[in-house]
Amino acid sequence: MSGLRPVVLSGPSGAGKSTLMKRLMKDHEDVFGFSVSHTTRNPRPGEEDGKDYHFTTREAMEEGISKGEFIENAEFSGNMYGTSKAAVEDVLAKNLICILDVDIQGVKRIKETDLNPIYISIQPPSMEILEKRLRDRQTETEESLQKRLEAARIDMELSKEPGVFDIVIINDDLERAYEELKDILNEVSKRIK
Ligand SMILES: Nc1nc2c(ncn2[C@@H]2O[C@H](COP(=O)(O)OP(=O)(O)O)[C@@H](O)[C@H]2O)c(=O)[nH]1
Ligand SMILES: Nc1ncnc2c1ncn2[C@@H]1O[C@H](COP(=O)(O)OP(=O)(O)O)[C@@H](O)[C@H]1O
Repeated sequence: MSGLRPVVLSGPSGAGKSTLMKRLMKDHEDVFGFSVSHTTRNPRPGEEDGKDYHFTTREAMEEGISKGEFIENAEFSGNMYGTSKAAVEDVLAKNLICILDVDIQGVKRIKETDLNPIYISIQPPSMEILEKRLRDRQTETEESLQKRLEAARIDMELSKEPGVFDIVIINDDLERAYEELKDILNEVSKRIK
């Protein structure tokens, strides 16, 4: 096992986790590796199976869970999501810092494991801006958008509980939020230039 501490990125859908994480991975591909989760939701245009997610069925995922192949799993907006043990082990085997993108349920489940990551919450400046970003992203139906906004309200409340996150980053200006994320990770790893 690698001694590098993993990083959990969480926060409401539409807060900017993927945008920040993809940029970080592009700029520092020799430092970070993404834990590719499983999900039963449909791929979006441009998403690659095995890279963005392992797209799967509920039956296959339930079977994997029952075999103990998952560190954690959760139901979000009508779909299953989960982190397999293999997803994390693949990254650690390459001696990279493992980045996990999970919802607040995943955060709570991971806290029960011995993964010992640093927990970072990415938050939008406001609900109004979050809704605008989700609408502009054009990935959701009105129904899935409303489910995400409802989950976001719950996420924003739970994230305020003391001790849940080590750091909270407000993603207002993307450049500033990215610099803040890099500064924090720099303290964890001296490998980011
Ligand atoms: N618990 C858990 N949540 C996950 C996992 N992978 C993704 N998520 C979360 O599922 C939610 C929905 O993700 P997604 O469908 O990609 O939508 P998006 O966040 O709007 O881009 C987000 O809050 C993710 O952080 C996982 O493996 N476990
Ligand atoms: N700081 C920002 N300012 C404006 N738009 C942003 C910002 N950060 C992200 N976005 C946009 O908001 C949308 C949601 O971001 P995304 O990274 O998909 O969020 P998440 O992965 O948390 O669901 C995307 O269309 C993205 O381009």
